[in-house]
Amino acid sequence: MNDRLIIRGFEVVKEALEPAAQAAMVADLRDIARAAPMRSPVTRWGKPMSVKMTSAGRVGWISDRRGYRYEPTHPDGTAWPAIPHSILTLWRDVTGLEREPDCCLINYYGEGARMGLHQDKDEGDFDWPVVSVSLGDDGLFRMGGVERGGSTESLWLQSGDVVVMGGAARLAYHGVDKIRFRSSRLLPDGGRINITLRVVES
Ligand SMILES: O=C(O)CCC(=O)C(=O)O
Ligand SMILES: [Fe+2]
Repeated sequence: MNDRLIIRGFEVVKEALEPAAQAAMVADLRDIARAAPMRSPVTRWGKPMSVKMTSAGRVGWISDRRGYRYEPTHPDGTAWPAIPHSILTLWRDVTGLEREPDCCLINYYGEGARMGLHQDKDEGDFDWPVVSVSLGDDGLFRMGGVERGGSTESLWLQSGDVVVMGGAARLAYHGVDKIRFRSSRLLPDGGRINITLRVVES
């Protein structure tokens, strides 16, 4: 694993995945999206999100008019696919933890998609880190502190980069301002995939 860069408590591992490992992970993610199709969620206020999402694992993250939460099934009623070994191995390599994540949330950013500043706080125990993996196009990742409205710092994440949000950064605000559409050739139709691995229940 490459050196870790620490920015405001966020641990950034540049080029954690080499190109062949990125391609293998994308193939695994395509299998997941076939079994549990990507959807464009709405917020509880009914505003459509610009990313498309699906999940793997024991539970998946859902947003709809009832709010944000984890659910044991896809909105179509089927169980979420298992988290692939390629992804569990990366989790273990990066965190050194025996405990496996319960959820692998998969976000797809097409041209113009973004994700507003938010905290990941729908999980039951914030002692476990969240691990985020970037695949495909570059994404401008914004990192803040635990208070809304504080100062932030941004970094372009590239395909194969991993970010660990643990410790003080576990509840820090973060978001993706924009992507550089077609900056990578990993996905034939362009776009960026981000996966986040979360322990949901302690
Ligand atoms: O796309 C990213 O890099 C971050 C995604 C994220 O923050 C989330 O899914 O909660
Ligand atoms: Fe997040």
